[in-house]
Amino acid sequence: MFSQLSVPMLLIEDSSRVIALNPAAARLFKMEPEELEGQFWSGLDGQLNQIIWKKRLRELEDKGSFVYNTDLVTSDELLRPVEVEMVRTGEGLTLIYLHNLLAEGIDEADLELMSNDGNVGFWMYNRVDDVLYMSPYLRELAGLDESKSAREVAYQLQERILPSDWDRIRPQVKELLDEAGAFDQLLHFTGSRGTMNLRFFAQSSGNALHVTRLFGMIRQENDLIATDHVDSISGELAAFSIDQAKDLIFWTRPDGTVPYANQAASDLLGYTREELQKMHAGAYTIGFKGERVEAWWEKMRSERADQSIWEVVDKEGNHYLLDASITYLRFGKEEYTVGFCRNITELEIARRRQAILEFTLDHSKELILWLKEDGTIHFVNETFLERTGADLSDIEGKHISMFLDLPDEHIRQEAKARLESGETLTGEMELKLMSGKKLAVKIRISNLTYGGEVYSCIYLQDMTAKRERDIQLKLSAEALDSAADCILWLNVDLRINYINGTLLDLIGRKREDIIGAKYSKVFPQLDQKSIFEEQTLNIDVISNSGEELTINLNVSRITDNNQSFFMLVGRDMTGQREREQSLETAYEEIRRLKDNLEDENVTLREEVGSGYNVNNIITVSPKYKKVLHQIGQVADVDTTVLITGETGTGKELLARAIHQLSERSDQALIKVNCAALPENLIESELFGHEKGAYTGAVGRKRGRFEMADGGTLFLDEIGELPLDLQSKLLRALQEGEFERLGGTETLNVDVRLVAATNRNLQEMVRQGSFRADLYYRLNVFPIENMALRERPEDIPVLVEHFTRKFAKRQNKKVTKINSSDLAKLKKYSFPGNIRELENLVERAVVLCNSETLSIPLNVQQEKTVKGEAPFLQFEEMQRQHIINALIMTEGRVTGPNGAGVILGLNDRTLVSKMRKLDIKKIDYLKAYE
Ligand SMILES: Nc1ncnc2c1ncn2[C@@H]1O[C@H](COP(=O)(O)OP(=O)(O)OP(=O)(O)O)[C@@H](O)[C@H]1O
Repeated sequence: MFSQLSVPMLLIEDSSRVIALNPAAARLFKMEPEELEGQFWSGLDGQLNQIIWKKRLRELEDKGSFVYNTDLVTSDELLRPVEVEMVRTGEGLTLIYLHNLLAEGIDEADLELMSNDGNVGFWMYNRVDDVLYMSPYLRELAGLDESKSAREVAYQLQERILPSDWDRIRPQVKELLDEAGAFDQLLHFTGSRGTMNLRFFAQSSGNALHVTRLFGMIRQENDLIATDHVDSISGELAAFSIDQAKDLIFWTRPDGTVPYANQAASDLLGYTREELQKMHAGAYTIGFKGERVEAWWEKMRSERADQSIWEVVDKEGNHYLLDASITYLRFGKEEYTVGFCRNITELEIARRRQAILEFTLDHSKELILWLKEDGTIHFVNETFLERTGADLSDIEGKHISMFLDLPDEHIRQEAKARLESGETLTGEMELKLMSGKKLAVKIRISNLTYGGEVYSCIYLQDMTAKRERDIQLKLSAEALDSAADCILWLNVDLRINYINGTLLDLIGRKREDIIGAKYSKVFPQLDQKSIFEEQTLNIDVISNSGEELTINLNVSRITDNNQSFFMLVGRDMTGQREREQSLETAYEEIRRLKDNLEDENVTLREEVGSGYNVNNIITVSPKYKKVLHQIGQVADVDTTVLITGETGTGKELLARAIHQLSERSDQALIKVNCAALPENLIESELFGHEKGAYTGAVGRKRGRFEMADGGTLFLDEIGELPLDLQSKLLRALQEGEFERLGGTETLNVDVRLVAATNRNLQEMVRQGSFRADLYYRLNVFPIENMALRERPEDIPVLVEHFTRKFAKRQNKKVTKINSSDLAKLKKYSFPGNIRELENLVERAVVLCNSETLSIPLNVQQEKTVKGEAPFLQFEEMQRQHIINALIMTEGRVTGPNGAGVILGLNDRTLVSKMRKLDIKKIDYLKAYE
């Protein structure tokens, strides 16, 4: 029984002498059973001696059994790694079971699995037993018989390997047998599948004394090489090329260490092979760290092979890209991956550079094409395809004449010669598009010789935009030349860069004579300092006709493209200066008066001089001065003026001032409130009507246009004019003629028009409720009137002005104004502007019983001052304000006790506003019910 068991077993005495053993045990020691019997275990166990045995024995007696690993000394003096299990049997005897670890190191099933892995074969040589394992793939490849001994196999292999390869690997194999290590080599191998390149890996491991086993793998390197080819390659050459193989080879373990890396790996990474063996792969492989290593191993275990690109960094910090084909291997419990890596850094860089280049070409705004010497198209960029509408297939092999008309032969020859001498040719041409249309292009051609061939590279630049720009520039230049304003443009060195026709006419010079000249040569009266410092300056010139003119110029410094210019724009202002002068004096006077206002209860002064009361426009605000300045400028030029601004800002007042300052002041100013007139009456109001023109037209009536003949027509609230009347008005304005309603006679009038509105006409034009042509006709000289909240410094003077006006009207004596009330007024936003302030003062004067006037704000106004009420949109504020007034009048709209009176609006205006703002009875009735 004992002798038939396949498990090697020995029975020993306490002295460790072998008293019995089975044949399996004898085979393990490579001895005859008789030879072993009588020997001492302490001599057979390579790690034991008599003293240690004594200790073991005591331990064994205590525990009854134990297991340990050791090496057995075999008959040929080799050490065999084994697992020893000792069991105490009683009567001073010990039974020993032995497990041959070498035999268990390989798992045939795993080998099978690995061999399925395409072109990888595995082998293992158990040196102690002289047994060679080969995976089926390898056996099949080599056409070798499994039953052969290692030596026989080696002989057979020798015959199949190129002699020079054999000579090279033999010493390396020997070395591996002497000392544990590894190598890999490329071999030329002729086997069942013809001749092929094989990569041959070997690694050895052993115990303290010697190498016990060798193992490794072979991997097919590339496609089969036809035998006759190989024959023609000399062995030496093959050996050389294998030595020069550039692949990097790494073996890695699951813990990330690299037990083996080849010379190419060491060369690239700059670490010695010994250094590499001590390093973790993550030390030079980007991203190969921590969880990623584990995940990667998981993947390798399940997929067994991988082809991927890795980035590594060498000792110096240089980065490389490796294209790795990696295989998973398992030897018993040991796992490895083997990676064959090709350095593709340069390839990759070239690929990326190429991609960038292609991207740049394709995204270039220019159309690019390359021609071969015979004029056929070699390459075009994306832009070319897009712009011409061509498809690559349309173009392939086509001649350039498909897109460009070639010049005459002799010009072509000349161009060819110039290109050959390295010149770049430029010009303008027309590119024929696929649609049949033509595109104006600027062309640039140069030659390039590449790979022995000459190519012409053509860049085409679309000129359409440039041509359009040129036309625009020409038009703007013409517009500038005929502008009413004088325009002068100086470079930073104060030389004349541009001067427009208007100014040239005034000074009677020719443009070509003065462009580029120093300004002082042409305008000696302009001094340099004022150009640099002043925003506006006047120059006096003597006109062609000998007249003395004053030109008022606005100076602005313009920087464009890092170049600075001075732009001087202005008009002949002769005659206007005096008017401005008088305004200036008035303004100064007002300022002086303002300074005199007292802190405490403000004392009212005696009626002030005329300066305070320029056309009843009261202001001390420097900002408002600009508006007045504009009035002064435009008053007697007779142009149409459009005054915009919120309600109650004094637009009508400005209109009247324009009329009074104009040469028409002794004629009538006729006002039409477009909002107040019912729609069906406006036309007859404006243009008049003949008797019987419509029901109710009992007699002939002159229209306001007619009435304003020779004077000024003021169209207030022009934004409310119905659309059909807008066109009639436009005609009257443009042609100066119209017919009365129901009349046939065409009337001509000389009318200066001033219009006003609190609506945003531009927005109305956009929405289609105001005619664009009328808007442009009216907007010749726009004046934007300021809201009172933008000039609170005017509040005290206005309060004073209105107090005086109403006190006089109501026959009251008011000498002072409560200053804290005044302070509050200054903080209030006055959505109704001056009209609201005027009403407030009027009310205050009515209620005033002493010489000091209190001007309290109402609750809503107070809330706004304290910031408690939200700042209302203008229309909403108007709505609220009207509702408040209606609440105060208990719902009465018209008549002497109606809201119109409190609001300072005539009844019709109020009713139309209420309609517009959708104010219904319900909005104000509730409050007083
Ligand atoms: N600067 C000012 N000095 C004195 N009074 C002024 C001033 N501005 C406006 N007012 C007075 O304020 C009131 C409103 O002015 P005006 O009617 O001119 O305003 P508006 O802008 O035309 O108003 P709306 O848009 O409602 O027609 C008038 O009584 C006017 O005399």
